[in-house]
Amino acid sequence: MENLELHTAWPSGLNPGVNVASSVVGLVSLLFFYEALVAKKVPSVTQILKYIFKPFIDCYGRWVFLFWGPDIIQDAFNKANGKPFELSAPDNRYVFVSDPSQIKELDNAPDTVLSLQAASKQMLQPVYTMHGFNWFDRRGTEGVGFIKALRTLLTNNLPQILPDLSCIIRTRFDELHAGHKVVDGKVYSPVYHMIVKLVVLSNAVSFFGQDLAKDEGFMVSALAYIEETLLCAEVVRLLPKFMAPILGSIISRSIHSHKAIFNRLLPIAEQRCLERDLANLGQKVPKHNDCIQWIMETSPKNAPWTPKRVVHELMAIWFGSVHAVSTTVTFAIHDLCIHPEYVEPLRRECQTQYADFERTGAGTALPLLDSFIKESARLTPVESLSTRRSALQPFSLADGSHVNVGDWFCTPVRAIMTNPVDYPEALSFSGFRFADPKLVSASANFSAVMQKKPTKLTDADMTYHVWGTGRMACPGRYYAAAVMKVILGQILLNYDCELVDPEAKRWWTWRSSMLPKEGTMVIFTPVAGN
Ligand code: HEM
Repeated sequence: MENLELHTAWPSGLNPGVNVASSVVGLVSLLFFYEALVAKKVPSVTQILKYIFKPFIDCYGRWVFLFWGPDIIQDAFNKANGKPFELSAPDNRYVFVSDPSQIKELDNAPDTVLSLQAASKQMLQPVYTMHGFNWFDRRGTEGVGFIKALRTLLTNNLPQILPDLSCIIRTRFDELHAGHKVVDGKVYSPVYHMIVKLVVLSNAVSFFGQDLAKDEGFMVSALAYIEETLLCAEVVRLLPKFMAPILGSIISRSIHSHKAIFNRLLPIAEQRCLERDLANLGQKVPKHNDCIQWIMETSPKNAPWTPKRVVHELMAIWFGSVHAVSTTVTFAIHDLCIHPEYVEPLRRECQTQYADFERTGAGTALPLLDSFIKESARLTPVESLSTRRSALQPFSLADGSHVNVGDWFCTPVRAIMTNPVDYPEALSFSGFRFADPKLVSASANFSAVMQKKPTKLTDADMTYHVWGTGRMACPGRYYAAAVMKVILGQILLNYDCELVDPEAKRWWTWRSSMLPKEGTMVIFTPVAGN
């Protein structure tokens, strides 16, 4: 009887008992109209359609996030008015926060509740992409010695590395350039590919020493490993959960670079661990100054890492160190081409201060170049989502924003860094906006939009999230900034650059990442007199 009464609201001729489809529609409608009757409001056709199609629209929304993530995040940020907002991808629910006090709440949450490690594990699928590396979800379970190894020991070693590195990068750049195709008398360089190769070389020299960097087989695998990891992790993430172990293992067996890297590094790590044990027995052993040694030495004293565990850690660090650095440098080169007025002051700075930078590796060195890279990364950050924290337990912020197990809290990094509240003329490129204004007026004969106070590229604060935030901000950022200055410094000192097609789109997006297009060509012309 109740049903009949409700049916009087249906358009004539529609009978839910006719077939299965109409029964489903009828049932949904019943629920909807029940709500409508309770609310004493007749629903509009749009509301009805929205209600019926909601599951399909939600599903569509999750999948389009893969293709237009950065724009979707920006749009949601604009509508949220500083409040937390929620978005979903096929495999994830994200709750974005941008208010500094809420970001601090994330930072203060115990490692047993919100975890960067678990988020990274979901992103990289190391069990399949890193030779079976199944790291713990909880940060610190096996120590956090890697932070000292990267933030302190690698950074302190920069003055030892930089002079050699500059020379190696300059020589390799010339070699790669000489091998690129010539069109109408100009050399067209596929800039992203070229930079990835240079970053792989820089990191191999800095982390493992020149002997390993000269091993061609290792270098080929070290390069392929980045792309293979990105691709395989993505495939596994998008598979239905029950299929991931089976197909993941098949994929893992069919890619080779992770096995090659593991097999090449393992005997070295075994030898180092043996030396460690001999040293503990009071024997004299050789000294080594590289990442293999630092990662081993900073592992917990009461449970020293095995050679296998050391290699796994190095593989994870290797991925993080190559991908973000090469993308950031490539975008900075694009910006040098698009804004040629910066070349002259930057080149002058390198001509007068590069030697000092090499000698000290100080973060304050080359301040204009520092600001230029920072501005480039502000407008084209590798990632539009930062401070990823996956919930190991349900967790709520003080305002009630809630994540269930497996959901992520994160920050909308690109939207924050283009917020006019913190950045005057937020969408304009102003290469020296972070530098000391006195230095800028003395160096550049064009007016620059400036920030309220100068900051360094390596500063991680509440308005600049490229390195993440709080206690987990990237420990490799001092090294990363130095390598970026080496590559860009060598280009500025030796080459002029221009984009072959300045109008062409320079990047594509996948999930929340912005990736340089492989086909973007840059013409590097040797500077006269070099
Ligand atoms: C432009 C280059 C780089 C960018 C943009 C970048 C960015 C980041 C971000 C956003 C995080 C997460 C921080 C958080 O969630 O709060 C992170 C963490 C990390 N980064 Fe980097 N990174 C870069 C280069 C490097 C390099 C060169 C290394 C190694 C030498 C490195 C090693 C790490 C490690 C080990 C962590 C994990 C920290 C932890 O668990 O506490 N990164 N990085």
